[in-house]
Amino acid sequence: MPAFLEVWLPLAACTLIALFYKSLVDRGSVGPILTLLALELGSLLLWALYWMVLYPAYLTPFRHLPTPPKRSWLRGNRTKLLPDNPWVEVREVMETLPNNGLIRFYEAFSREVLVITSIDAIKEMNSVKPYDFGHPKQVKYMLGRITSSNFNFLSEHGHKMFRKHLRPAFTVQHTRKLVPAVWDKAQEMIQLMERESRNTPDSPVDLRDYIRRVMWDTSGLAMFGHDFQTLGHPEGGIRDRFALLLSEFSGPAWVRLIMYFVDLRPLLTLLSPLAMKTSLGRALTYVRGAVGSVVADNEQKYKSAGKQDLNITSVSVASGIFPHNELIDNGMLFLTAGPNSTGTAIEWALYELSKRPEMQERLRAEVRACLDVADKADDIGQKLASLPYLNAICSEVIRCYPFVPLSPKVTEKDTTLLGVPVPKDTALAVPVEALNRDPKLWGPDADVFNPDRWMGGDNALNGGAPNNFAMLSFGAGPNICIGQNQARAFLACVVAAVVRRFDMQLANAETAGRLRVAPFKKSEEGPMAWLKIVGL
Ligand code: HEM
Repeated sequence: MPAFLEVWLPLAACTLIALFYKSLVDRGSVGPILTLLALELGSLLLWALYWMVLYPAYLTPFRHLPTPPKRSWLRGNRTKLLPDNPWVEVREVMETLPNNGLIRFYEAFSREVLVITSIDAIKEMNSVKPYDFGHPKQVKYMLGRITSSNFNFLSEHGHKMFRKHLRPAFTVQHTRKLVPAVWDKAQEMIQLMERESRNTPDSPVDLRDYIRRVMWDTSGLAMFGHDFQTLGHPEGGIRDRFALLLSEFSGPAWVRLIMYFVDLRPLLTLLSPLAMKTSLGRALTYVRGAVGSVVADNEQKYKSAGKQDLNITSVSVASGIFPHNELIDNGMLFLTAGPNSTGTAIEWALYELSKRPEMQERLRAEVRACLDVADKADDIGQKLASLPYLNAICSEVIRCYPFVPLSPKVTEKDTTLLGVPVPKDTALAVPVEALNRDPKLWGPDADVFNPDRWMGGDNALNGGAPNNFAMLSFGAGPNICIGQNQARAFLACVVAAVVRRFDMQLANAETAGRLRVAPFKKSEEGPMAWLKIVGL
């Protein structure tokens, strides 16, 4: 929220309370209070005039940058005040407005956002001066609310320590060692799916539900060495409590708009003793308590046996750098960042595959030639990584369905981008989806789901795009998603297990691709499929 409003709002609230008190309780003269109120309203008007009219028109350092021509004071450059999927219009603008890498885009009430459209600007931002750019206040606030954590990793020093000491737990080699446990869990899921499609042959199987459950169980194993057992016991556990925490932030767009202009944090902090008594508060206490206890188990094990397990918490304990509370904070962060995003990628992969029998056939042949259902070998992660078509499909899913299609950033200090001065607190947007599908980078079929672009030679690494910055689904530079290897390995493992066993046919082809109203790229209802078992 703009700093002015952070002072103005509480001041105006106090003045109003004084006015009510004086006129209704004290029944004294309200003249001086009315004068104060008038001064406050006047200052708000002047502030609005400066920031919403004068600054964006004449004073901003971005006044020479290309700006979409159609603009209204209320909606900015958008056609709707509250867009369902905010990245869609930004992509249209980026494709139609000639620019040299930066576009000025107006959000509601003339709020300027700098849209980064060129790879050079992305490189400069992520590689040359990554710590000049950070997460917007709303994102930090959201993380804090979901996890009740005080994230040290959000400061530059804290972030460097976090990355340095957690890196060993997220390397390709380490992640591959976690895959056999994921494979076993995927087999458990497949048995449940088989049972459901046998018991209720007239109804399609809701793939989303199974994917969410398997993601919770595999994430529990990978992060804490603990099986949350949501596959066997779907109701009432940590998954449901966590879904409640996330639901607070999947609310309508107007809530996010208000959150930008009106900072609710002081109010929420005041109300927090009360909030902890609500179902949301109880859910948070439950989840943090559950994470706390599995973290403590890992600490105890390490203390008594002096041996580190494969899971991420155990590796963090062994580093000796994180105190107990920080281990819980990290666990809460991984639970927020991992299962939902990876599960969404699995949903999109199964959605694409269940629309395309020939793609399924080809993938099934590749997987079956390499993996047996009884395969519990330690090298299953290695085997999956060696399957070119499986990995091509996963990369294409990650390219076409970025979980965060428009990544918001903010400048932490005065800086420059492509030579343009960018003041502290400037809002920026990285149009991930638009860059991931830019025909200049990906060729004329950029909008087509085509795993073959990832087949053969260097294509396996870059999909035929000119460089690694062309695909930004995991971000880039030192802030790049720390869990990307894990996400890729788990995605490949679950997809391979499902396609190996079932021939899928999409049951809700008309609606499964409809997007949820959200800043994330997620289907509203998820894929439902008819499943046919294809041999052992
Ligand atoms: C398909 C799945 C995933 C996607 C699309 C995804 C995407 C992202 C993106 C876009 C970022 C922000 C990068 C930036 O600030 O520029 C991020 C950060 C992060 N992700 Fe992921 N992620 C996924 C899976 C995971 C998993 C499985 C974990 C953990 C087990 C994880 C943990 C994190 C963490 C801790 C950060 C913050 C990193 C930092 O600031 O240094 N993510 N992720």
